[in-house]
Order: sequence, then structure tokens, then C-alpha cells
Amino acid sequence: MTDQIETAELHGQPVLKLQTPDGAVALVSLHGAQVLSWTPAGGEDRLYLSPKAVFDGQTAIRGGVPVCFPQFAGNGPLKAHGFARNRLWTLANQRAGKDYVVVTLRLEDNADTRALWPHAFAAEMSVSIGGGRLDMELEVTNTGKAPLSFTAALHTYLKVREVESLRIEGLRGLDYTDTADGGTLKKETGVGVMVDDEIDRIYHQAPATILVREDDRAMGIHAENFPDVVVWNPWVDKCARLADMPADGFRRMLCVEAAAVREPIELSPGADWWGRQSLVAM
Ligand SMILES: O=P(O)(O)OC[C@H]1O[C@@H](O)[C@H](O)[C@@H](O)[C@@H]1O
Repeated sequence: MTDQIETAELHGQPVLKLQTPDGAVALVSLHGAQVLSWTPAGGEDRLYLSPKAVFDGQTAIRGGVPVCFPQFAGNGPLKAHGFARNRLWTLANQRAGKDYVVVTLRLEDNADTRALWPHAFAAEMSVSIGGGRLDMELEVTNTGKAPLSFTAALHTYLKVREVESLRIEGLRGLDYTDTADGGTLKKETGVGVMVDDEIDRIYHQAPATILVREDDRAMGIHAENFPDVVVWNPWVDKCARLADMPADGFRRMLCVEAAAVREPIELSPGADWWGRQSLVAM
């Protein structure tokens, strides 16, 4: 470990603390390879972590950036969002420079994952911070002898001041699957998407960059190799049903997820795929 990367604990669970000399800080949980908090240089924490999140080394942690793999949501036989967020990943690589820190966590198949999903794979999640940026990259390699396919997402919980006061820009004209309306396919007509009710949408063929604009700040969200963008907020009733969310938690969060859902990723033996999401605090 360098002094820019330390091992620590959060609520009894192992985390890596990343810091750059300019003051950017992130916490990454080994459970799920999940970024739990990210403070850009000179700023404040821009990721939502539920104060009721469960840290027991098994349950998925509510907040930060859960890694959904090898299945997005309930789109397949596995439990919601696959198993990667419920597994302990190992530190595979780390590097620090004058203005950046990067760590790579790794998860491979074992008897337990093969019982759920009969494939050999290696997944690596790289997290890099510096200045006002957070870069996250998920790479998956088919290490087996048969083809495999999966869906995936970086399920980013943005921390927002008041969800009803923000606007999501860049989605106009896109087709989306409205999960909150039985999976109906619709077209986005709004110039800016506002949130004043439950929203659970998978936007397809999304542009590389979208913007979440708040009254006094914004977040630029850039994705590569993730063709879908999921926008999710549970709103009052669904939030009340989530045991690991406070009643008013939905007001402080907005999930904007870089995802590959509509077209599963197909990997032949030996092939690999990567997808990236970057957040730029403005
Ligand atoms: O409660 P979970 O399993 O973390 O899922 C949260 C939400 O994740 C979103 O990605 C899905 O679109 C929602 O349908 C889902 O409710």
C-alpha cells in the first residue's frame, strides 16, 4: 500500500481508502468492489450511501456504486442484479501518481458462482480518482471453453440535494423501457427529465455524455461501451418498502446507471469486454 491507498474498515467491513494530494478521496468496499463514497478535490461527497445500508459481508450494500453482474435487475434466472455485489473481491492491482490513484479489484468464478451461473470468468473493477473525476471500469473475460453472455450495470447512486429540483439532460428523443409501467417501450419527449414520482427506466442507445443539473452544481456522466442508461428513484412507497432506506432517503438520491441490458454482451472463449462510467463533478 502507498500512503495514497490504505486499508481501513467501514462498519466492520474491509474497504480501501484512496486519496490524492489534491484532496480527492474515495472509499471502495472489497465486498462487491463497490465504491461507497467519492469526494472530488475541494468538494463534498457526491455519492449517496444509505444510513440504513447493511454491512454484514453478504447483503448488497444500498448506495455508492454497486456492480451488477452477470445479470441486470430481474432480467434472467439469477437473483436481482446478479451475484457480484454479494461477493468478496480481491485487490489485484494498485497504482498512485501525483494526481491520481487507481485500484483494481478482481472476482473469478468458483464452485459457488458456478452453481448459480455455469461459466468460467474473471471480472475486474478498476476505480480511479483525481481532481474532479471518478473513473470506473468493469472488465469481464471469458476464461472458459464455452461462449457466455451477461448483462451488467454500474448502479451509481448520486447524492443530490433535492431530487425534485434536478434535471437530467441528454435523454431527449431516446427510446426507453419503462420498468415502472410494466416494461412498456416509450420515447422520451422532455428536454430535461424531472423526477417527481417513481422512475425506473432503461434508456436505449444513450449518448456518451449526460448531465444531471442541480440548482448550484452539476454532474457530468460519461459512459463507454454501455449502450443503456438506467434512471431509478423509488419514490415514497417503494422507498418505504426498502428496509435499508430511511423514509425520506429517496429525496437525497438519484441512480443514473451505465448499463448493458437490452443487448446482452456475448463473449466467446478467451474474449473480453469492458465498459466504463466516469463522473465529472461540476
Ligand atoms: O433493490 P435492488 O435489488 O438493489 O434494486 C434497486 C433497483 O435497481 C434498478 O437498477 C432497477 O431498475 C430497479 O428496478 C430496482 O428496483
